[in-house]
Order: sequence, then C-alpha cells, then structure tokens
Amino acid sequence: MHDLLFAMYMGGPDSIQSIQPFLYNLFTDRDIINFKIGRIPQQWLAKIISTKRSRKIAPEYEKMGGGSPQLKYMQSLLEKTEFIYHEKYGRSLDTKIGMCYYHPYIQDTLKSIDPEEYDNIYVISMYPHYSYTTSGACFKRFYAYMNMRPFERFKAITHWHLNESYNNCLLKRIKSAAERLEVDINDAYILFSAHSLPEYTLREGDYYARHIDEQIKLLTDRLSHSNYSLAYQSRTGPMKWLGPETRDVLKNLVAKGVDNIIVVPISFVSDHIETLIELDDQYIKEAKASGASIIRSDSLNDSDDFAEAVIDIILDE
Ligand SMILES: C=CC1=C(C)c2cc3[nH]c(cc4nc(cc5[nH]c(cc1n2)c(C)c5CCC(=O)O)C(CCC(=O)O)=C4C)c(C)c3C=C
Ligand SMILES: [Fe+2]
Repeated sequence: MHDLLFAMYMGGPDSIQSIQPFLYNLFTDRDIINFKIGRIPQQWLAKIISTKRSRKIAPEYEKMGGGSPQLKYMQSLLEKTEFIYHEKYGRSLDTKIGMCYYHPYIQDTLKSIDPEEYDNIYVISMYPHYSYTTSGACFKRFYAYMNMRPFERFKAITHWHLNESYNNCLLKRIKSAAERLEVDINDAYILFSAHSLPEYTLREGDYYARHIDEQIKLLTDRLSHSNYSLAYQSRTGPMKWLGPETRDVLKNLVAKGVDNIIVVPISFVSDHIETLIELDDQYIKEAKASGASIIRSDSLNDSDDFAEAVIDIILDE
C-alpha cells in the first residue's frame, strides 16, 4: 500500500552565489537552448553568459529573499499531496523531487529511490505543457538513468494542460482577480502570458505553443470570454523568440485605453522571478503608471486545491 510520486522541474538558485552555476547548467543544456555552435563552444559561451547574467539578475533574486522560492513551494505542495492522497485513498504516498539545473538534481534523487518499495510509481514533470526544451529535458535525464537502473514499471505524465481539476484552479484564480478589480469577469480583458521559446523550436515541431493555445481555448470557453490575447515573456538573448512580448502588448493595450486587465501567467505553476519580478515588479508596474487597473492572477503555488489537482493529474487515465 505504498506509492511514489517523483516530480521533476527546472530548479532554481538557492543563494546569490548559486545563480552563476545554475545559469551555467542551463545555458550548457542544448535541449533548453541550442546556440547551434557545437558543444564545446556552447560551454565556453555559457561560462561568459552565466557570469555576466548572474551579476545582472542578482538584485532580482535579492528582492525575493536571496534565492528562488520554487523548491520551497514544490516541497510544501507535495507534502500536502501526500496527506490528501492518504486521506482519500488510504494509501501512503512518498514524494521526491528532482531538478534539471540545480539541487536536488534528477539523477541524485533517483539514486536514493528503491523502486522495489513501491506498488505504483508516478513520474511527472511540473511543466503543464510539453516542450522538448523543458519537460523533454527532465524526462531525458530520467530515461538516461533508467538505462542504467530500470524501474520495472512506472507511469510517465509528460503534460497535463487540459486536466480539469488543474484548470478549475486557474479559473478560480482568474475569477478572484476580477473580484479584486471589482469588475464583472466579462468586463475584464485577459492577457495570458506564457514563457517564450526560441522560434526554431516551433520549426522543429515542438508541442508547446499548440498546448498553450489548446489550454487558452479551454479556459476562455469555460468563461465564455472573447476579450483576451496571448503574449510571451522572458526571452533571453538575441535570437528570434515567440512573440508578441508581454511587455509590449501590455503597453499597447493601455495606450489604446483598455482597462481592467487580468494578466494570467499560463506556463508556470508557482511564483518565482518570472512572476514576482518580471511581471509584478516590471511590466505591470510600468503599465499601471498610466492609471490603468491591472492585476495578475495568483499562482497556484502550494495551495490545497492544486495539491488535490496533482492527485487527479497523476491518476488521470
Ligand atoms: C535560455 C533559454 C530558456 C528557455 C528556452 C526557457 C524556457 C522555459 N523556462 C520556463 C520556466 C522557467 N524559467 C525560469 C528561469 C529562467 N529561464 C531561463 C532561460 C530559458 N527558459 C533563464 C536564463 C532563467 C533564469 C532567470 C533569468 O536569467 O532570467 C524559471 C524560474 C527559475 C527560478 O528562479 O526559480 C522558470 C520556472 C518555461 C515554462 C519555459 C518554456 C516552456
Ligand atoms: Fe525559463
């Protein structure tokens, strides 16, 4: 009567000193970003970029308390998931975390797991949409480990953007943002903001943009809402990325006189630099300076309803 949930994600720096090694790991991974210059030159470039960028973004991580809140949210969410799973099904659930670019690394956590201890093993990426740059990079590490020490059986959950319980959590946050704006949801403009990807990933057939579109259709159908658009944030570097950019779209909306805007971060489940700093502290603050009412819908973080949704996601057939 003992199950395991192994949850994978990006990972984030846990101190100011760890920003550079985190960024180095990220920029050397040719799945998340491929500079198309060969492996060794990419490592060399990653050293330069990570050193320069870590200095630039250190003040932003300082503002968040000196590190990323990502791991803490994930730990707290999964503790709740263990509790609810036991309450609901009378089975115990162990949860373990493995990250791509910072501790605890996927390979290290996997070493600590004895698959024989478990009846059911669920392996999930905490990115709701599938992209080979994100969930793909997590599962690549998982399967690389499996080649050496295979688990006999496990269930892989690679994407879950259309899961009903998860989308109910988002709908609740969007409606409560409208309440905070003190407008009817039908009178609000919804700007979905997704993390951008380099355009070449689309040409290579990546699913991400399609998954984002599918989820936005589901959410706006459920809200019977037609006053919305999608923009992309967090591009890094000079290559072509998916657009339009969230910052520009917000500015243009406000310039056109659109008011009561709800910004919905669609590709993240918890708060971190992209929501707390880039959206709240930069783009929304800038756009609000003109007097428009703009609000961000809350992230799911370690909320009880999201912990319930995680169980629904792993048990979904
Ligand atoms: C360089 C290429 C990057 C791609 C492609 C990319 C895709 C991508 N990322 C997320 C989610 C997160 N990204 C986060 C931080 C972050 N991402 C990149 C680069 C790429 N991301 C960098 C360099 C950084 C560090 C911050 C910065 O320098 O701007 C995070 C937060 C990490 C943390 O601090 O907790 C998340 C989460 C998605 C969903 C995605 C594409 C689907
Ligand atoms: Fe990112």
